[in-house]
Amino acid sequence: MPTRLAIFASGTGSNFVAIADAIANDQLDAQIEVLVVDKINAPVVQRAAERNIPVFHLKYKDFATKELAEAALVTELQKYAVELIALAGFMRIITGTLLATYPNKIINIHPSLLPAFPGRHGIDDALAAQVSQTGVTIHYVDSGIDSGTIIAQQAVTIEPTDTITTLATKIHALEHVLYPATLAKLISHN
Ligand SMILES: Nc1nc2c(c(=O)[nH]1)N[C@@H](CN(C=O)c1ccc(C(=O)N[C@@H](CCC(=O)O)C(=O)O)cc1)CN2
Ligand SMILES: NCC(=O)N[C@@H]1O[C@H](COP(=O)([O-])[O-])[C@@H](O)[C@H]1O
Repeated sequence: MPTRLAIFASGTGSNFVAIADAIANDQLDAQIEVLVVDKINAPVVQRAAERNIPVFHLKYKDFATKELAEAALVTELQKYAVELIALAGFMRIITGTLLATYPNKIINIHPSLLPAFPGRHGIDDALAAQVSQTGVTIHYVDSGIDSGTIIAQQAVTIEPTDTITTLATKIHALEHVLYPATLAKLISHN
């Protein structure tokens, strides 16, 4: 049976599309049961609509705390019997409520070679630091920020001529290969 996947996103959705395409091409034995977003106007919502994938808008401002918001989210995820959660540009900190419900079942993709350049601006920070290489990390999500056990990493070279645009293009191209491939390995091992 395909693994029942939830994708969490806040933005463009190119990693969501890469995962959906890998599933459609029989490269990933999973099914995206639901897309969770914190912004209903995020472009990723349209990517899901084009694929008839249900969208759940987690309205954090409707809840007194993140934990209460996540408790409502757990109820929704359980309706879909979600088995694995993949964060794909989800710009909210996950709290203990979700971590306790899905232990070692929440993974994240980050656009740097962690532990270097954690946080929300990994690509910009690597370019500004004038390092010779950066890359992509896929890791388990824990209570820290970008501190969870690393599952996969791959480097890209930063050329002297690179701009934020050219570097981001290289990073995203790598993400779109590494995330589906890493998910496929995780799923095949479980
Ligand atoms: N518990 C964890 N949650 C998340 C992780 C993680 O490793 N552990 N990875 C992040 C992704 N991320 C960057 O790496 C990140 C995302 C968001 C924030 C942040 O400060 N978010 C604010 C709200 C921002 C907003 O309102 O738009 C917040 O949640 O208070 C930091 C790092 C995903 N979550
Ligand atoms: N801190 C986490 C972080 O920066 N994640 C990054 O957000 C982007 C989402 O792009 P997408 O919406 O096109 O998939 C990706 O580059 C991902 O690595």
